[in-house]
Amino acid sequence: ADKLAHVTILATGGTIAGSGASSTTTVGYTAATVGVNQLIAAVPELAKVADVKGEQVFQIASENMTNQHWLTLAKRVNTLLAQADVDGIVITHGTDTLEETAYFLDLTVKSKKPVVLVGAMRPGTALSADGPINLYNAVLLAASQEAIGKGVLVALNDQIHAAREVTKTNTSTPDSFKTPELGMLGYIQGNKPYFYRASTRKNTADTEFDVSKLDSLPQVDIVYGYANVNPVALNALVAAGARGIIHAGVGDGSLAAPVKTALIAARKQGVLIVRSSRVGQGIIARNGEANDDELDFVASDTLNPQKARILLTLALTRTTDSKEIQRMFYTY
Ligand SMILES: NC(=O)CC[C@H](N)C(=O)O
Repeated sequence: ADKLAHVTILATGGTIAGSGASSTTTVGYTAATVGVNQLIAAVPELAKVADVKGEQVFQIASENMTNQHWLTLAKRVNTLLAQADVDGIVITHGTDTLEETAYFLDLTVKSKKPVVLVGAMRPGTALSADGPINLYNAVLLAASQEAIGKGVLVALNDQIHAAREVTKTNTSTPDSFKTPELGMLGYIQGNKPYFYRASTRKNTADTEFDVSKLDSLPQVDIVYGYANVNPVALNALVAAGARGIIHAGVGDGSLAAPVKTALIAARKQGVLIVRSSRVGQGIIARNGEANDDELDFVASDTLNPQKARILLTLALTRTTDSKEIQRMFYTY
């Protein structure tokens, strides 16, 4: 038989490591209670597809994920993937910010080896818990030749998604993770990954971002658009020292007049402004709903606000030139 691939599972918490009061508890359980060795022990089938090692990196619910956690995680992933005896990595993660961590790693991991993020929508104690099969599929994917060079992947519910494009679409059902507009990459079925497409955007070893020497990241925040909006939150974030603002605008990233005035003032103070949308699908066109050339704003292309926040954060570690940053939004 072929030698098994070496896969390290980095556990960070979430529902996949959660437990509830009874087998029918699917909401109101406690996330991040079960350790990595117990997660691995619960799926003896893992030993058939990879030589698995576990590491407990954090034990948190993913709503508590921070830039600091991301720096720690990215550095650990890069250290492990530089080792000849690590072929791939699986990261178990809460689902609430899983797409954000995936995209952060997609931009900062310096390796073509597979990195797969996985979570669960039901705690391990629930009837039809989805964690064990999701973990099995993720390890199988991370151990596969097919996953090499595909960028950071997200695997839940027998499906494979690209980090840049996947999003959580449902608060509680196991089919929550989707890539609605650009399409998922493939399936895992019958102990095999099947890929049908790949993201065309640069990732991992092909990006210009390097966090290896960074101990902190620039502050970037999001302001939400809605009818009757006022600029109070935006102004408070700028006053608190935000170096970048993502505007999660209504529709095609349009700007309500009082917010537009405040964004222009923030830009004049040096704050980078990215126009994104709360809609969740479609392109935010440069010079569409606002004249970005004139205002010196950046358009988010198809990135949702939480992913635009990650790209702007990393962009600000390289440059404050808005044209350079716009180029990055069309590259990654
Ligand atoms: N399904 C989940 O993983 C959600 C649990 C928790 N809120 C988290 O994101 O970690």
